Amino acid sequence: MEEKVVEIRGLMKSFGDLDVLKGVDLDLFKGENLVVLGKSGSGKSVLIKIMVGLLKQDEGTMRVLGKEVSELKTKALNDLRLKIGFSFQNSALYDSMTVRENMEFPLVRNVKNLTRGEITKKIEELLDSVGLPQSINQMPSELSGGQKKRIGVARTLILNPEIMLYDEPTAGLDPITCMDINNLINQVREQYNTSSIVITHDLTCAKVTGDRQAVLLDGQFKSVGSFDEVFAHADDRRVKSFYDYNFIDS
Ligand SMILES: Nc1ncnc2c1ncn2[C@@H]1O[C@H](COP(=O)(O)OP(=O)(O)OP(=O)(O)O)[C@@H](O)[C@H]1O
Repeated sequence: MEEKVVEIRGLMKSFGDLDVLKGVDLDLFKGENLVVLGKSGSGKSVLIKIMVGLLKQDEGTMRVLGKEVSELKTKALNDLRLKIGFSFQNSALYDSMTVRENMEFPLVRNVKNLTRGEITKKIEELLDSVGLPQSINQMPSELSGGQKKRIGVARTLILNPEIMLYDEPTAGLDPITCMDINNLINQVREQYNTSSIVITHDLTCAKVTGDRQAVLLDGQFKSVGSFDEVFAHADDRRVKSFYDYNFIDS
């Protein structure tokens, strides 16, 4: 049987009267890219926050790399978080630091006993693999949006995460740069053997990167499968509207 790196069962989360997650079931298999789609406010971020222990579910289970997240104590939770690479929407580089310093930051903070030479080698390797070896001494302000995203991904990879979370990786980029980032997401999986969740509103990104698509509707994943399974024969009007109207539906 395929190994599951994330196993979510019957997950529920409400804020006061607002029921956001109403019995979520979802698996992330080792080595797969799973795309999560859902309109604004559907609960995608809440789900990710429960996955990394920033929020606790009301009911149900969230097992990540074999551990129930809500039961982990601080040290175990920190260890788990180091295995999850989070690539933020706005790439989250520190503007006052060079690319090298930005990349060193997570390493110096989390991995002791590395020599300067080892740190430099690792940074160079990763910049090479995201296609930006020449940018090591540049400031973020000198980089394009697409380049910043690439550096953000490289920085996330520096701690060898087992799971990558991409939050709207192509938001705000032109179509060609979007394709570049989509290809990078696929390349990262091949090269670093990661399992990934890609949260996106961009259906091209969903199609190109996703082995499976999962659509969050009314607090549950009602539609999970390949792109064609989910969209070509979508019976649910709301799933179909994602495709037809690019999410402009209420
Ligand atoms: N800490 C909180 N307290 C109260 N309500 C919250 C909290 N966190 C999220 N919510 C609510 O839960 C709902 C889901 O929010 P969430 O951020 O998960 O949406 P999303 O699907 O990620 O949206 P987007 O695509 O816009 O990022 C929203 O109605 C939001 O207001």
